[in-house]
Amino acid sequence: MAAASSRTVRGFKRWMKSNGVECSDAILLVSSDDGDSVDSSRSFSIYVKALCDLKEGDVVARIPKQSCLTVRTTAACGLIEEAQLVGNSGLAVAIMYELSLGARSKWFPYLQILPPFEDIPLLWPIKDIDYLLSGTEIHQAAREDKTLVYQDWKEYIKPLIDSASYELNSNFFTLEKYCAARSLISSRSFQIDEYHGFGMVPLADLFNHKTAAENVHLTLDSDDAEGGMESVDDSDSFWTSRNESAFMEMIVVKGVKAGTEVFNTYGSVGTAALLLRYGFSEPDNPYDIVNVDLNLVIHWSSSLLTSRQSRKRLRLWRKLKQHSNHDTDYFEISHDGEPEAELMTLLHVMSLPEKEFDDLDHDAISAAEEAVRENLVFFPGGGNEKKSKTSKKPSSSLLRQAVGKALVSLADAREDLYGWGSLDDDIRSLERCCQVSEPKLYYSLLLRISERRIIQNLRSWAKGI
Ligand SMILES: C[S@@+](CC[C@H](N)C(=O)[O-])C[C@H]1O[C@@H](n2cnc3c(N)ncnc32)[C@H](O)[C@@H]1O
Repeated sequence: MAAASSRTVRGFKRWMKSNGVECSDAILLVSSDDGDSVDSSRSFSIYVKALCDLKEGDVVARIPKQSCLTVRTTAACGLIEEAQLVGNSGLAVAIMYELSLGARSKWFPYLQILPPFEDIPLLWPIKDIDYLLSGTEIHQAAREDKTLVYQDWKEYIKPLIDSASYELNSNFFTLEKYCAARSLISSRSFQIDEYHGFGMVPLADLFNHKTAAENVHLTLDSDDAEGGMESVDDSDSFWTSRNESAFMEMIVVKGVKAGTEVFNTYGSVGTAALLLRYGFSEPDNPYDIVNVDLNLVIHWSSSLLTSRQSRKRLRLWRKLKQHSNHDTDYFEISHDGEPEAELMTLLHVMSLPEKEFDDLDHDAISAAEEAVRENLVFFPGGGNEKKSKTSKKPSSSLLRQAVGKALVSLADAREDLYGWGSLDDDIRSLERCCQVSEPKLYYSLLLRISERRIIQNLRSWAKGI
């Protein structure tokens, strides 16, 4: 049914014209149709292609803010204000309300090119979250999102449908529809300005993402911003400050060859955040990291120390922490496996023989910490062992070995959280997995593989100490 998607895109283009959305002739909206459906569950996806070479500075779209679906522009604006809905729940009501209006909505042709939902983890059954995301950086966040969104619906949306005064069609405001609206907000909304907040920006939301290699950015139209909006004769001009533009623009920031896809960026985000917010992920993402929870370190320390000793050392480390800007109870492992300096300090404190720990005073530890930060003591790559005043004990090879072993144990413990299969199993499963028919498994495997490779890098890093 390729015709269904073409008709929908044609309808959207007509809508853009009549709503002042300018789309350059140099780009084409391409719909990739899977050909099965003519109903409202959109069976195609859209991407943007360059029809001719695009060069830096070219403007490919100009979008009036009034054409964006926001809590200010929706027909449900009064209701949202009266119910004092803000943020996600306000915008979700705007979307659900416009959907409930059907063809009477100002955004009807726009809403028709949107998918009914984006399959982000928020929409996955808990058993899929627990299985596919187990051990990953977003396992807990996905579980929490589900709980929070349900609470939001009960607290803010259910009272609206229960109240006779709003006369809402309750079928469009169910928990399922609310989650669907939230998934669209998560995957497609943009921050517009202070007045509109964030909202749905037609056309801008048809560009796919490419990590650190985007071609376009969405910006405010700076000329208009300087010119001000005061001459616009509509009620909204009251709300639009002199310095706020009435338009947004898609501007080319990196040239595109004719015939290739034009990408936006959804930010400098790693695989975990891409999957959580947008429902997809990409291989080899340089922004990926893994965190090691403090609880894992405490658990590991119980194999070396009594719980009293462990608490004492933790107390000292916490005191040291007050002087650093590390204020979380987890430690980042970078893409190449390098652990955060704070973790090295903690492992150092935990690994010291009891007598040496007792001998140590604050200054000595602080200096040792500084040495760790400056790659003087523990970091691999010989020749960097300047004899600092505190490095004598910490740099002893026994202590190095102990810290290295601790890192490997932590890597093993972190790895265990993934539950099923080895890294090699995951790689083989990914090779067999179909991105189109099994997207949840496919993108979860990409995430697991990326994180487990970082843990592998941590092991190599530890061995180099
Ligand atoms: C803002 S929309 C982009 C337009 C979208 N392709 C459409 O059909 O409407 C964001 C969604 O597009 C998809 N997407 C964007 N970039 C992608 C990529 N690099 N790989 C796979 N899917 C992507 C994801 O489903 C994401 O939630």
